[in-house]
Amino acid sequence: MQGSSISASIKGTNAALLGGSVNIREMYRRLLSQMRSKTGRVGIAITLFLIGFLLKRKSIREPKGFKSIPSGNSGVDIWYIITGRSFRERYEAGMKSSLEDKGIVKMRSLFSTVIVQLATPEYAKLILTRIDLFPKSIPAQVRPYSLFNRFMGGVNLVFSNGDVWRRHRKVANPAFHKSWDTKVFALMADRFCAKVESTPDYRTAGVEVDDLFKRLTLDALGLAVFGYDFESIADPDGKYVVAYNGITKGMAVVDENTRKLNYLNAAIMKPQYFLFPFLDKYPFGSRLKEHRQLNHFDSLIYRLIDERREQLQNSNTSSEQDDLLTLMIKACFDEENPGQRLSVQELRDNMMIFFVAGHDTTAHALACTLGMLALHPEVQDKARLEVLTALGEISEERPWDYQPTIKDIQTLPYLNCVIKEILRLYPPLTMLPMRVAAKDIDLQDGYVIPEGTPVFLNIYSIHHNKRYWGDNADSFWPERFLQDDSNNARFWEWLPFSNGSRSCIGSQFSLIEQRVVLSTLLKRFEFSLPSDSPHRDGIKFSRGFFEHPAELKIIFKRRRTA
Ligand code: HEM
Repeated sequence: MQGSSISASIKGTNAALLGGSVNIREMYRRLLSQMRSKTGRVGIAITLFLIGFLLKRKSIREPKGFKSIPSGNSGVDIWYIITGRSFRERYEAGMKSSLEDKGIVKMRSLFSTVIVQLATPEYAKLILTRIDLFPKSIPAQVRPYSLFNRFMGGVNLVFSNGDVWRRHRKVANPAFHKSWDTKVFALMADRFCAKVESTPDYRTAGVEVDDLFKRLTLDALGLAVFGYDFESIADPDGKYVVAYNGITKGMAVVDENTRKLNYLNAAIMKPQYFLFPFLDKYPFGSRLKEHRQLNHFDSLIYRLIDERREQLQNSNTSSEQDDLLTLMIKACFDEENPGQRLSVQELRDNMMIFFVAGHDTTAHALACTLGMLALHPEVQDKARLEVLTALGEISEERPWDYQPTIKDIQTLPYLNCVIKEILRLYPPLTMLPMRVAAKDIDLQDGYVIPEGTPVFLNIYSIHHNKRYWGDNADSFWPERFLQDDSNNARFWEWLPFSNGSRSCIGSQFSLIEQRVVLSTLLKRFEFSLPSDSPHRDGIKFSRGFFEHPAELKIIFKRRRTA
């Protein structure tokens, strides 16, 4: 391994990004202040849209079959993006009818770029099996200086194609293709319960669970995948959580009078910087602070890598049980297979992507599940009865803090249906990351997607289409999964983890984690919503990097004493 520290090797990168002449500040200070107001943003967006439209009008190549793709309501969609409405609102207003009816829609984004969205099981199969026709778009290749792209990184396991992707996946695979020990998840569930019970008024006013679940899943990911205890449940000011939230967390504040939620966008999701990406090139004021927050978060990630590298240098052991971080560091300095090496930047970018994908998604699912169990006491009771039978409270007396094993959680079919139903109704990724048509693609049903067109698979739409899920597609009804006769039923209809070779590497990790945590919570508590909860007629979402249940407070009632 090389001697110098990784942090040192990246020294200066961020300074270069944030440096440069700032003489143009005055020129766009006014523009920026206009964009802080909703009206200013809308005016500027309309102007840009029209300019883009006029410039592109002549250059749009429209093969036969492209025109017949139905158009969604792009105007409303753009308006909703600018005014910060949620994905679900945008979906209902802008694209739902075409997607549910035809499974395809054409939307114009700002600057008039045409995007195609697809949403049938057949299209899902095509996109996810023909990855040569629909390679992923790599965001950082376009604007490496934008806060969003700096955060997501250049090339990593999620954002790569072909041989590069295979190289990354080969490094990560051994860390995930093993049987997970439930002990880590049970430990986190214990910490979660202790935190709930140490929260004042947890039995009356309730506990905000989304943030707590993010801490739980981060700690589980840290211990199981990075071999590091972030201890973020115990420490409310944990440095990793604070730095991560500073960049990715959307806020929702309950209005004391109306009990409605007011939303604030996360730093990396602010629409003005998608409208005018160049503003990220020379950030100042509050934006400069946000870039610095990302620098700080980066430095924490590099410190984690450096510490492990030092440990490895001192021990020099090799083990079949190497965790992901160790595997990636070893791949970074692999002298024997230079062609398979990860660069230092790729190592950082993978750490970042695992950090995000490995905890925020599962936290979203757990928070939605608790919210829906609180809203549906009959489902909660049924799931609890199954858990108590499987984990021994009913059939045999087991200690209060008995920790479920892999064998225990395999005997929870109904809880499994609850988890699947939540992932159907509220998939943490509503649309898969963007693909690009590698050539003119004839969909064989009268539609053609021109080469270079951005393409999205809209999972949310497939999951909510009555054609595949019946008239109660929008209802919470876990029993629907009991009726499926095999695991392969609904292979291309239920896609929270995607499918095919680019499907989620952490799906088993997440499902086991969810089963252990939920069974522990069901065993120890009954859950309900406060009477003035804004979620009483369905879950509302905040606007972070992932949309999370906003200000979701749950009242916990302890079932029995130790
Ligand atoms: C409820 C939890 C989760 C959901 C809903 C979810 C969803 C997804 C989806 C839809 C994809 C496909 C993305 C695409 O097509 O571009 C994906 C890929 C991925 N996920 Fe997850 N994920 C979850 C948990 C996890 C966990 C726990 C980890 C890691 C510990 C993880 C790591 C990844 C990685 C690295 C990829 C890229 C795989 C590749 O392209 O080879 N995910 N995930």
